[in-house]
Amino acid sequence: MSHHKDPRTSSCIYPEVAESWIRSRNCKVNPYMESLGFYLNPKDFSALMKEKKRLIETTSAYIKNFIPLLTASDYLMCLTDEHGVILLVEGSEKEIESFAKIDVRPSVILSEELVGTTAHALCIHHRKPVQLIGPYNYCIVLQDNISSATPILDESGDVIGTLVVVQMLAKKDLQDMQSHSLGWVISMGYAIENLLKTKKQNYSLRIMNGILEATLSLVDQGIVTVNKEGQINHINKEGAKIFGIPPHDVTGRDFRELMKPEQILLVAQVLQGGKPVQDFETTIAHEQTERQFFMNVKPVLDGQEEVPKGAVIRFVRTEKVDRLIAHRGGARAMYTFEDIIGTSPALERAMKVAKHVGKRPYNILLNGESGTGKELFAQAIHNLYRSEGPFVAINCASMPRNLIESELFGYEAGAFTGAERKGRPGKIELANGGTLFLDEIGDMPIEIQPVLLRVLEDKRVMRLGSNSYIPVDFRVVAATSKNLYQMVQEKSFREDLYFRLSIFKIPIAPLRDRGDDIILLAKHFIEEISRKIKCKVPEISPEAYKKIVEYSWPGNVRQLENAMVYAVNMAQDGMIKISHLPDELIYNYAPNNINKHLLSIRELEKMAIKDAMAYTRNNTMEMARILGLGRTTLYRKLKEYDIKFE
Ligand SMILES: Nc1ncnc2c1ncn2[C@@H]1O[C@H](COP(=O)(O)OP(=O)(O)OP(=O)(O)O)[C@@H](O)[C@H]1O
Repeated sequence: MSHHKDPRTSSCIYPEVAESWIRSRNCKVNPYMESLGFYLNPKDFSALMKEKKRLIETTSAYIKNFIPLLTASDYLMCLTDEHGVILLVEGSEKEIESFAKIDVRPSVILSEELVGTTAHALCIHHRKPVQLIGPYNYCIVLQDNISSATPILDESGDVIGTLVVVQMLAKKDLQDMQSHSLGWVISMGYAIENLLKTKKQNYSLRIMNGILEATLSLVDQGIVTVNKEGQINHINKEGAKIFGIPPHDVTGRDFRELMKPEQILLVAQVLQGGKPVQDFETTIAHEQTERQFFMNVKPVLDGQEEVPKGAVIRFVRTEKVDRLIAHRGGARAMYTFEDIIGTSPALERAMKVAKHVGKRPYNILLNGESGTGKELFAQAIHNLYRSEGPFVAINCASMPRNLIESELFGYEAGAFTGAERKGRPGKIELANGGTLFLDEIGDMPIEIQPVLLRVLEDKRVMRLGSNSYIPVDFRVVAATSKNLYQMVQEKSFREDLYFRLSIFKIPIAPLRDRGDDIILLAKHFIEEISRKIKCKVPEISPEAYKKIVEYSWPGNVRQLENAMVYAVNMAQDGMIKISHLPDELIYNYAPNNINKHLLSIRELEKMAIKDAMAYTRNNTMEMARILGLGRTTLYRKLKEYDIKFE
């Protein structure tokens, strides 16, 4: 080399070594240097140690097992990074000391650019194990050594360090063993690579488990995972709560210890490769009450075999689903007492009682003519007490008699032909946690009244076709325009139900008895309508004002609202005059059909057919059964009333 000959032409030098010598010479490495002392500065070295922490700790822990062997055979073992910086040195004290003399110690940079050809430099360059006998090293100080180096690769195949075993060549008697040292260092390198991989996988798994556990603990549904033998792997917080057990106590226990036979059967079927279970309605006992759940069971598949490795079981409170359905289905109360307009003594008295009783869970009966604001009151009462719960309204007058029962109580799967396959919760179940508004309670069929009474007394409901009870917690606000007490006398309303509902009876006065409320409401509606149709709010002329106040308003607030819609739309030049009012106000007569429940038999029949059609989803056989008609008659009536299927 000192005579600038090309070492590649020599037959006794390996080409890889020859090329490395040329690179070393090009880097102006001094082969005669006495120590290798190119140190990384302490700050950079400490940053490097931090960065390589996992590699250093794993290697150090692993080579600890071989320290006796290293000491006995005078080997020195080094770990370098991918640039040749020494990170770790292990071996007998004597060896460590003698190598330290030529600066082989942590933080020294033994790169090809600085110290020329070495075993680990070649190993980094070629990404493969290398054994180098003394004179092949570029620097003279290393020429007594024999070293074997292996690269340590990460998962992407990049070199992250090298493991080197070095020995003084001087000890001739141990030279034979050197052939083994390469194999030894290679297997150690592999072992360290695998340890790093496993550690990384374990770390990722721990993180994944942590994320999963945290996620499951936030889910407000009970989730239980079981293995294929039926042992519980995991149960989330809600699951443990549902079954009333501490979560850590159940891991490893058989799920059959927790669940009921019907639930066990479903899970067992899924574990044997059966179909997943979707929304199976079931109950779980909790503190002496049976609570309703939808149960779902899904198999855990490994993507290769069809046979499940386990199952995930999910329990969702039906109540939550019902509440969601009720909410999405518009079962919300929009109005509060703030929305009730009026300052008349009659209205103020009603509001005072309603506000007072409304805050408590008592049932309330609202009594007043149609359109006086009974539903408005019911919503305001609901919002006082349980605004977050559902507000479920049912009008007993407009619902076909034979549907009221299933609407109220719900029905079980297969309760009658045409019933939905999975059964359906009734309005009472849907009102759980909120308010059930029974409008026109006087029209509740007498035969259903005792069942309703039982529900109110026992706070539990049994669906049609079922034989188990579902606990329900709701408040009834009933409304009627009829004299219920008189109906009790006439035996068309049950006395016991009447007394149950009428402890707090609130009369809602008709508009004609509410004095100044009439004009307050008229102005309120005029403003609202003008805003809606985007016009200037019109004034009321003194003559029109007089007509509005003096009219007896048989249709109450609803009629007043309609009259104002008419007037605002007719008004010109920002003024409502007499001529802009509806005829019945001008000529002071009660309009026809003021009571929306006074319908002709034909209209009633038409309504019943339409309701049955919607209810049975166009199933004519079922419609005919509900309506008590022959199918031919039903078809004739459909034609006669020109009712089309939806
Ligand atoms: N005091 C009031 N303030 C504001 N709006 C009112 C008032 N009273 C009634 N209304 C309005 O009048 C209309 C009829 O009221 P609501 O439906 O509550 O009466 P109701 O007595 O339940 O009628 P029905 O018995 O016919 O069902 C609604 O649009 C309601 O918002």
